[in-house]
Amino acid sequence: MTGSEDALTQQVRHEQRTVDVLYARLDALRAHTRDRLARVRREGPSGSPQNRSERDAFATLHEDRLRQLEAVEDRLAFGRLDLREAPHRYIGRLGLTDDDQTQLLVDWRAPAAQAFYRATAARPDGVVRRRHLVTRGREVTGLEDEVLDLDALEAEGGAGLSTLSGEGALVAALAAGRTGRMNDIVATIQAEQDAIIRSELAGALVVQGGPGTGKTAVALHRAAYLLYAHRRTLERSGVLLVGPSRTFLRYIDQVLPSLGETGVVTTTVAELLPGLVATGTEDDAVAALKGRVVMAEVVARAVRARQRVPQESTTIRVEGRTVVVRPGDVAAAIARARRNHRPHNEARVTFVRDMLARLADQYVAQLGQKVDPEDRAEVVEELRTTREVRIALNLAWMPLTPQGLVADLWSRPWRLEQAAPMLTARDRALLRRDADAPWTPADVPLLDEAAELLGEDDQAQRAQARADAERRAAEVAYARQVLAQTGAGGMVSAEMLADRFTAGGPALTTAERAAADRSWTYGHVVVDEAQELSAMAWRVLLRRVPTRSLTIVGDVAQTSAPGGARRWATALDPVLRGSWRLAELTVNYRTPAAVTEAARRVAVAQGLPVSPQTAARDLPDALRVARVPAGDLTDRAADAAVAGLAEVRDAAGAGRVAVLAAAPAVAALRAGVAAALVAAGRDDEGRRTAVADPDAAVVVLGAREAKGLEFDLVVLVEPTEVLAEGAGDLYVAMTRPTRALQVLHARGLPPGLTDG
Ligand SMILES: Nc1ncnc2c1ncn2[C@@H]1O[C@H](COP(=O)(O)OP(=O)(O)OP(=O)(O)O)[C@@H](O)[C@H]1O
Repeated sequence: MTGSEDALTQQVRHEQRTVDVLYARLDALRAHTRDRLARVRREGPSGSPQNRSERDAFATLHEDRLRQLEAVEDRLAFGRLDLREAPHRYIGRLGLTDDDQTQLLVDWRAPAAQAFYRATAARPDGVVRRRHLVTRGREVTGLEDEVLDLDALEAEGGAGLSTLSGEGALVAALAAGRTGRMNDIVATIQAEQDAIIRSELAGALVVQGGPGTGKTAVALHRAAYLLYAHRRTLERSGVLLVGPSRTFLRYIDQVLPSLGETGVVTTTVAELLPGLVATGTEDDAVAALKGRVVMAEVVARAVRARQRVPQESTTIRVEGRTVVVRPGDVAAAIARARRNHRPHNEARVTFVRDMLARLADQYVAQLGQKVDPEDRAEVVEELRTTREVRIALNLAWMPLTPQGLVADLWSRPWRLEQAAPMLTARDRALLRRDADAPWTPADVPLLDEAAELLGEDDQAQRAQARADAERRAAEVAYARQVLAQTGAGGMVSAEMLADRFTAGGPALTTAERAAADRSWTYGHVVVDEAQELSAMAWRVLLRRVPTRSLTIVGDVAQTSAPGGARRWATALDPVLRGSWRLAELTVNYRTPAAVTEAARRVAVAQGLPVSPQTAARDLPDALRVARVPAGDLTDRAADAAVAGLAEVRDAAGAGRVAVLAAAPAVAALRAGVAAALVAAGRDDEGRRTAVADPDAAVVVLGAREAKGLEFDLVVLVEPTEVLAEGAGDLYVAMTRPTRALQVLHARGLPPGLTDG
């Protein structure tokens, strides 16, 4: 063993002792929390309902804490900062102190950890050395040091110089095989990423960056950071994260829990309306049309069209008397009901009350005598329940559901013509569809717009809301008492505890309640792949965040959605009135240099607004392009997938391959690849590929479906066909691999790519 190895071993042993202490502390905290939870649960189901809900509320608090403590097991501590003028600190996934409140571990999000991500040799910021701890389970297996202030270190006697590493933990993280689930990057966040993650909460921050620059990673870490740094503001309002698809949300769903955060609602625009599933599909042209901002006006006009003055009077017999629904009365009642700008269904209550009063006047006048208020109320009730009156009033002001309104627009051409004279006849014909056709993702923003303009449909719900508000005030008062008695104040506010007491289940977290409530407004909204959002989708999202506190990440060169954006200003200026700030990410951590460069050439040739970027690494043989006979394309792709899997699969089962192609080619390719896997003795893998299991080692996808995902090796089949679906789609497909891109084509190649 050489002298330098000795020094390294010593240092590793030293760090192991520290890491042992940290895990011991973590174990002790877990045991303590489990104990408290068990004690709360042991109290059993007896006691008053209030006692029970109090117990449930505390149980939930302990469960949350335990979940958080369990989540940080892997790489609990990953860094150490040696400082010029302060004792060194360990940086980890959460903060730990010992019984004397001495800090053992600093949460990565705390201000004291910032230098770990930001300090450079040029601006060391008081940091002498930054050390990455490499761990496997609870064992320290290596160290990576960066010396930022050589003078200071030498003055200390040069301890640890032998462990200097230029490569760092980053390269190891980037080289690791992919598993189908995204990992957190908390140990290796780079300075330009850190600046975005810790950017202030207020306002709209747009993060533009090419593929693989860590936009998704940064968005997720920012959500975790904001929840930590602004817990009081965000815990009760919640954070919403919007992604492009369920597959994508599945890909990222472990990152926030691994950072100890479970309180973020994740969704797609298509799922934003609670209880509605938008499973329908439609042509790009139709989706693009539905995404145009003019549709907001169409919906508004459709609503107003249901507030209609009849051309003629209607005469109705009620209990031997005659009342007349007159156009003049209806016009006056409509004008009055509109005056306070309430949503349609709520304003309808005013309209109906007004009309019934007018009809009651007519009725009473025919009685020839004065009536007392009680009798008059009976007359009003009689009128209200008379079928003909109901019909006449409904014709003038119809109670509506969002679904009813929008379905009518699509399925009844005359209704659309009435609401959308500003659209061409051709556009209106495009929108035509059967009343019972399934909802599509592009319908959702229109339904939300309609819901907003219509409001709730019945009075009972408002009465319920009033009762809820009163009950809640009582609960908050009670929760305050509980907190005062139990001294748990530092952990939780009275409002939070009251939320936990509230009926509907003590286990209902802010995130769960927010997800179930269309009108919930969040404290912060994070949008990933934001370039895909249509103008109508932006309106929906901004309604969810009246404070305009947003993180918007995406790449306008990767846009494939028909209503998506090619310029941020075009998408955002109309909705944010120019009030947004831009940050850019410039280093590609995913694709090797040769692939990055080829993708850039192809994108530039198509005129896409490509962001400048540098690849963090290069790998040999990363780009492989081969022409094959048309009849052999499927077989060759299948062979390439099987060989690719053998190339990238590691002993731990990591390493994944994707075959990407134009959508119509996917089914045949999937069958071919699955059969080839079985023929190669990989039966299980073949079966999983065949059923399109998203966790399969080999997946076959349309280019668009691969948005936001990554794989070790990508087999791209017939790129000109993908290009025909959209230049952004081809750019996405080419930039998915972490190790190698294999292009197979029978037709020509898109400009920017050459054989060889
Ligand atoms: N600082 C980092 N340390 C380690 N890995 C990183 C870092 N930054 C990014 N990565 C890794 O690079 C890959 C690409 O990151 P990510 O998916 O967030 O990029 P993106 O910009 O969202 O890409 P795309 O636009 O193609 O969807 C991921 O595997 C991510 O974990």
